[in-house]
Amino acid sequence: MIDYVVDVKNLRKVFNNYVAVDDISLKISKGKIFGLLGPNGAGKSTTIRMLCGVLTPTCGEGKVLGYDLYKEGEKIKQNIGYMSQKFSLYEDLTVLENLKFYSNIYSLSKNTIKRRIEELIEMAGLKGKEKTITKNLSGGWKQRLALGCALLHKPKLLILDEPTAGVDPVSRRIFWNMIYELANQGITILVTTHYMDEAESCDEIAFVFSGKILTKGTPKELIRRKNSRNLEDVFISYVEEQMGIKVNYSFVERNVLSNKLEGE
Ligand SMILES: Nc1ncnc2c1ncn2[C@@H]1O[C@H](COP(=O)(O)OP(=O)(O)OP(=O)(O)O)[C@@H](O)[C@H]1O
Repeated sequence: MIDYVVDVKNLRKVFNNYVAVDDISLKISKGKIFGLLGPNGAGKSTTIRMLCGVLTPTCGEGKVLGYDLYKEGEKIKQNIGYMSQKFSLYEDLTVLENLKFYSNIYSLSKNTIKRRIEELIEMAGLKGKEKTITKNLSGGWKQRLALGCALLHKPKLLILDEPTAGVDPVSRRIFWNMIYELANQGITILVTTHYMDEAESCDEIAFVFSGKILTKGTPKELIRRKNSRNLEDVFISYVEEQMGIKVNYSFVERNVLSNKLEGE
């Protein structure tokens, strides 16, 4: 039995001379929804790529699902579910064909494939849409299909990189209800987001800025600690305090903070 599903310490990633991720440590327990929150370029995707076993850290150490980041990247890849903001679906295939295609990647038995596809079509509310060509689905349906594809092999850890970017508010709500249900079943979820309301829905969050984790905690704890009205104010307060810069307007959901700061 592993203590933490994600347990990494002092992860750093340097591209040429550019430090994209600087000294990130994370511990995530089973069945928790953990959010990485930060503006564009903060280092969220780079962190996630290291945790998925696809990018070797420059230094640091750690395990995901008990597998070593350096030596067992393949094992990590096989055992996690991953969904990116770009939904890697085949647009010209039908809903069912996409699910079949991804099942084959995980080398599941014929019977398991049949059962899992039925379960996931049900879960994603895609019943009746099996023969629809994927490009004809709306963003919300594509998102739910992509989630279904990421869950075919019953991963214990689901990693979602900005899964709701560009999806309408109703679909976002439906999607988050599915996330809660998966967490209730014991699946651990790591999600990156720009949206404060989504961050508030997480059990724990880490604020990421300029490659660093500024702070971590439950949304309630963080708001209490800074005696703030909301998470956005807490985030801004940490950026100002730790980075020594003045932030005097809202950035979230418009992704302007990083651009503005670069221009200052
Ligand atoms: N392969 C790479 N080579 C060089 N620089 C990179 C590479 N990948 C990422 N970076 C840089 O590292 C920084 C962090 O990028 P990353 O994609 O992790 O940020 P992010 O928080 O996920 O932002 P976004 O929300 O835009 O995806 C950025 O400045 C980016 O340009």
